[in-house]
Amino acid sequence: MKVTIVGAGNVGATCADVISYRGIASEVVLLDIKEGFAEGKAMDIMQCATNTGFNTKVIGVTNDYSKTANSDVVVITSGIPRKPGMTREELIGINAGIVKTVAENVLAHSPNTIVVVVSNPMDTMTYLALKSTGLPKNRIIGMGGALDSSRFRYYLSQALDKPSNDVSAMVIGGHGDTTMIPLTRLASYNGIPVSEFLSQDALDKVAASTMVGGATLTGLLGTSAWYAPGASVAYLVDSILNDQKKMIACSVFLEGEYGQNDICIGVPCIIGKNGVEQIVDITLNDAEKALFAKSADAVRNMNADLKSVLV
Ligand SMILES: NC(=O)C1=CN([C@@H]2O[C@H](COP(=O)(O)OP(=O)(O)OC[C@H]3O[C@@H](n4cnc5c(N)ncnc54)[C@H](O)[C@@H]3O)[C@@H](O)[C@H]2O)C=CC1
Ligand SMILES: O=C([O-])CC(=O)C(=O)O
Repeated sequence: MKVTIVGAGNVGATCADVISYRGIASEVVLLDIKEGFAEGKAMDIMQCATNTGFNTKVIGVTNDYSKTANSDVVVITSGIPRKPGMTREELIGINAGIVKTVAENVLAHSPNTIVVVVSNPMDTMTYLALKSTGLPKNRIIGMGGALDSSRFRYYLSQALDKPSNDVSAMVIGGHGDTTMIPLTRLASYNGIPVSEFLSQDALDKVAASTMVGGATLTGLLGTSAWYAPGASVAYLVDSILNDQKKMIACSVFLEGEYGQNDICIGVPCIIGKNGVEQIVDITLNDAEKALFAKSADAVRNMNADLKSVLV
């Protein structure tokens, strides 16, 4: 199975590293616009093979899309990341043009591929990729919810002082500092509601930390995070390539689900070899419904800024 990752920067290269280390794909092509950069990242990753014991072939190319031909999955991480103090939404001006061009280039060489969009503002970039390419909605998946959910599980595990893998929890809604919806009511510690162990005040703090999880790391690192983002993309790609049918919160095109239309936003999805195989339309309570509607309004406002790119 072949995966192309466009953008060999922090997130793209980490994703290639995790995919190869875990043997998720047989071939990974890293593509970047910066001369020699993807080649260097690929060579560095390949030089791990004997010590970590993987057989995936990783190659790097400078803007040569012919090498990406017939990819089963293409991941788009090209574009600029935010700096401390910025929101993801502020990246739209530069990233929209990059994502649109990249999506067109990859599809010219891999017309049957499934596209995973990572560049921010991710929900709007996913919508842009869908509208500009006309791909069926099951083949365009925005990655954000997998990451936000893993951060939610991390913060819950910290509050519980128990391992993250014993915690089950999901974040839906937009992938933005104010649009994420950590579903605290449904979070559990080994099947037991977390409210059995944590006060409402503690749960509110966990939700608030989750929502600004990316901003917190950006403040600490000077640029946005890459280890958990790269691993989250690899987790999603694994479910596609190996037809695992995992339920993962992804930004997908809604046609009536959650009361929304003509928008890409995070909802639980079954992810398998056909990409988005099912949107899981769970019953939210009134407060969660109101949060989802508000989140969708904010994402839709952002999408309105695409008018000049989508002509
Ligand atoms: N959806 C999510 O959960 C997450 C999204 N992100 C987003 O992912 C994007 C990438 O982040 P990083 O890897 O940290 O940035 P980075 O700056 O380390 O890497 C971006 C790479 O894209 C390349 N690039 C730019 N234009 C290109 C083009 N036209 N074709 C090919 N390559 C091109 C650059 O040369 C650079 O190497 C950012 O927009 C960031 O906000 C980051 C983390 C999580
Ligand atoms: O925070 C950012 O800008 C990058 C991102 O989307 C994340 O790490 O969640």
